[in-house]
Amino acid sequence: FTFEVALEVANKVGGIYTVLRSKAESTVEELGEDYCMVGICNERYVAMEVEKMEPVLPQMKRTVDLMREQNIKVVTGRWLIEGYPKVVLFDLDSAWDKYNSWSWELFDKTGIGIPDHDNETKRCVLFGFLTAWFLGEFRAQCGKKSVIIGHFHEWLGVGLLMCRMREIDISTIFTTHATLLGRYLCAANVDFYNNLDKFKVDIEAGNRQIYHRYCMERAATHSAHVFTTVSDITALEAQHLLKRKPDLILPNGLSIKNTQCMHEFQNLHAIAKEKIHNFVRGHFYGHFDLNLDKTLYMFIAGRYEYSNKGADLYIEAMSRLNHRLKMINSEVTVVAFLIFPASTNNFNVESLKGQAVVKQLKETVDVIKDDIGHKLFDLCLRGKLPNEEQLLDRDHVIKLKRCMYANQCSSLPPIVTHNMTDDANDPILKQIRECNLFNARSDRVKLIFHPEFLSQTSPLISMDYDEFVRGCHLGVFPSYYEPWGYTPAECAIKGIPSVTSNLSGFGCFMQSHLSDPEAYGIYIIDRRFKSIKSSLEYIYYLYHFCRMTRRERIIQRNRTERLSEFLDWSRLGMYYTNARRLAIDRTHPEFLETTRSFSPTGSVRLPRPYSAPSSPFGSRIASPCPS
Ligand SMILES: O=c1ccn([C@@H]2O[C@H](COP(=O)(O)OP(=O)(O)O[C@H]3O[C@H](CO)[C@@H](O)[C@H](O)[C@H]3O)[C@@H](O)[C@H]2O)c(=O)[nH]1
Repeated sequence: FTFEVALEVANKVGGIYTVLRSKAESTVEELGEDYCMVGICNERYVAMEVEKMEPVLPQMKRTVDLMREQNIKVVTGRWLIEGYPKVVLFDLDSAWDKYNSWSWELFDKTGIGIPDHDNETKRCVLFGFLTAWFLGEFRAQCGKKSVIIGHFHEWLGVGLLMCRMREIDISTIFTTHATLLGRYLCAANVDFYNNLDKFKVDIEAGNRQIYHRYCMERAATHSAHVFTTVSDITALEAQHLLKRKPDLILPNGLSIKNTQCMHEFQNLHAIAKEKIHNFVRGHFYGHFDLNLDKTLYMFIAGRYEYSNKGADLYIEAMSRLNHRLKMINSEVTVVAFLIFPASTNNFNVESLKGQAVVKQLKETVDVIKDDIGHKLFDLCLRGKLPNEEQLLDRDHVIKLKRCMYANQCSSLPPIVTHNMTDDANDPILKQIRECNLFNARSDRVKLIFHPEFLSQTSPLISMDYDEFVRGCHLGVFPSYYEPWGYTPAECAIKGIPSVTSNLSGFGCFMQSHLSDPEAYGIYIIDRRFKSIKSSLEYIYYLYHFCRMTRRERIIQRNRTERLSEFLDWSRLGMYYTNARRLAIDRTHPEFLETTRSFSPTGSVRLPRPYSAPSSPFGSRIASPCPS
């Protein structure tokens, strides 16, 4: 039996939710009814995403009943996603009365005390003890014959720790998706990668008042039979900060089946791009001098971690790109989006007004167009060829003028679409001011900061994130701290090229698996061994991208989309299979006797695509002087 344990089962918090959700189908295909996910009961999602039903397996039924007898609310059923996996979800609120004895047991067995003010960690303790209780009981119900695997994803791994402290016969795997201390240190702008081996971890954790959390994470790391993480770069970090080298790397995949549209993706790009055009027409009202046929959409998106996600490098590069495009009098306009949820007080009036004014103009033109069509038909029917006045009468002209006057705007098009709570101190807005990028007519790069995740119901960009990505030309993610980074991967499976960095797990993965990532539309910035100034050389790639013809971009998209299968769980799921096999190998070697020789997943390397130009495009852009 395999139990995958995480707070994000049927509970959307962040990236781990995407991992579990997209992986479910391939895992169920492999493990069938022996696979079950364990999480917490968040009513908001459970009501929509979980079909409640009683367990069929007698051991499971007895286990759940025993917990319910002790007043623990346990929801069992199936998660309504591809694969339809079994889930067991605990309501943490029903376990608070046991908190004191559990936190005492934790302290007694591990020496880790939980401060009273840290409610988040207290909830993790509850979840960990409920999981250990559940797995212990299930083990007892199963008898000696079965092998049980507990695969724990992050949040401090209390469940795993308690399974080991109570000596429950479970083969344990711990997967960390980032280290706690790593996130804290990077957010504090320290020179992280150059000092990885020098940090005094206990002191650093203590200074940040997360010592107890750090101890729990480190204890779980060392207690696990198999310790894994999502990328090489996080493996290195874990080795230094958690003091254990991961046994295996489990890269994150995506479910391609739902997103892949075979030859349709080029058409879908055109349809989604038209929707972005509509937004842009409204946003630049009164200043609409862009040639939409020569407009490129670039974007950066993610949780709002200004320097970790590389927003600083993105804005600086856009400012330099603007300068270069102006120098050559380029006809290309780049609209560069920044999508980071920040604290706001709703949409700003100018942005809403722009959309409304353009909508009004469009409706007026549509009415006049119909009117003219009727007149034209009528006159031609009578054998007369109409002149201009007969078609466009005074009434039409007045209506059009009224709309056009409303379309005037003296201020420059807004940079930010919402009213920011702290406009003056927002790091993105501060840097945009410093770079003097104000969406002036002469600017060839226009910036739009959308401080909220995209949603189909928004009055501004009425698209969900997936559709928006499809409509863009290039994703730019120059991250500094990124254990994996789903955003460039999500671009790739839609055929959208992207920029990533060698400090992101995805970037490193691509570097080691593709002979020529650029040919596949993955540009990897060196942020690890180069200074910021040198890293900014990726501006040459952006510049080159702006000079590509439409045909070249279409060919590029075809090549990028070929990476889809490479990122699918049907391929990457084998890394998880290997982790399970290694866990069994270490705890119940007799169980795997037929396949004793455990071999880690062999590395596959994709050659250059045949359609890639023979003169290496990478060497051109990497060199500042044309050779
Ligand atoms: O408008 C938007 C913009 C983004 N997204 C999503 O936001 C997610 C952001 O992904 P990522 O940057 O990978 O997520 P994090 O929350 O930072 O997740 C952590 O965990 C992930 C899973 O291991 C790793 O990929 C990350 O590097 C790590 O920081 C993506 O899936 C996007 O689809 C939206 O849903 N709506």
